[in-house]
Amino acid sequence: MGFEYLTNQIIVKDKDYEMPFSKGILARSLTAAGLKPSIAYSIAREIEGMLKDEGVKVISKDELRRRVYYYLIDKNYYHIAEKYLLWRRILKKHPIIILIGGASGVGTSTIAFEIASRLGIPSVIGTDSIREVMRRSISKDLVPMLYESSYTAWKAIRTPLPENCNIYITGFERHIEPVLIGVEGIIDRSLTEGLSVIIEGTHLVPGFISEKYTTMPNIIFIVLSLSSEELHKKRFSARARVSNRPMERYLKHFKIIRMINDYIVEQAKKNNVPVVENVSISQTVEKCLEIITERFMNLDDGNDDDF
Ligand SMILES: Nc1ncnc2c1ncn2[C@@H]1O[C@H](COP(=O)(O)OP(=O)(O)OP(=O)(O)O)[C@@H](O)[C@H]1O
Ligand SMILES: O=C(O)[C@@H](CO)OP(=O)(O)O
Repeated sequence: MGFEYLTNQIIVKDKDYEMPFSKGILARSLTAAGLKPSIAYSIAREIEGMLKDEGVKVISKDELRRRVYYYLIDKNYYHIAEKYLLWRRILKKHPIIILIGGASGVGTSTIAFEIASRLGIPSVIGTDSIREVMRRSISKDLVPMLYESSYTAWKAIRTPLPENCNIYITGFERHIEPVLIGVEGIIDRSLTEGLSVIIEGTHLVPGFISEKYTTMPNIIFIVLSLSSEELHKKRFSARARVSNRPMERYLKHFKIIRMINDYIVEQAKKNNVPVVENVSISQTVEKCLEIITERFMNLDDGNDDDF
């Protein structure tokens, strides 16, 4: 006995599962195609109403996609309709791995979760968590920088450095290297399982991740940055209100965090990684989705004629 006997909601059937029609899920795939959330939700509501008026009880996922596509065409959302289909085709065929780098407090985790929600990517992994795992497998004597934060790693350097090198950035580089071994392990696992994932955090620095990954068409790297020091400081106080990450610690090391921000941006430019200024969450997410869609347009062979 299917769901339809348990609920008066429309049932959406796929090959190996069925679920009640959700306006939220449909709205999310419409926002991934570039619609504003409010418009996406009202279209999802209209489509649900249309299906109910027709007395539809059960609809296949492919038929629903087809209906949504032609609804968008009827409303002259031609570009959105094409992007809507593009995402359906791509997400069905390729694991998408999105790397979101940026200095501490710039907003990588906030933006990563927003993008994951828009694209329906189930997994977001922070490099801070990967760092914790690496700390369990690499001793403090071996890599003392790993047991520091990105902005205090310089304190653990024990060897003399060349005259002109920046000790803060050298400490940061030595801090991220062991974490990136864990990051590459997560990427390999996601590729093997064929599962999309977003990895975010300050340890993702362009030029430090093996080319084997950064040249893969379904792996995309974006760096977030924040030019305004005032705004950056405010991010730490905003976060301190909802988490137990004390803002004092970040403000105390703020100059080094800013140096790291500038260094990551510089590395991004050297390695042709797009840099997105993260001032407004919605604009940042739109910009990131644009970059990601643009990139995956090339991935789409387009000859998949089913919906
Ligand atoms: N565009 C934005 N506008 C306003 N607030 C933002 C924006 N992006 C992030 N924030 C807020 O700034 C604070 C820091 O963001 P977040 O925790 O995502 O930073 P982060 O880069 O992941 O930092 P860390 O690497 O230290 O974990 C959070 O309170 C978040 O809600
Ligand atoms: O090391 C860092 O820059 C931050 C964010 O990754 O982590 P924490 O401040 O918690 O050590």
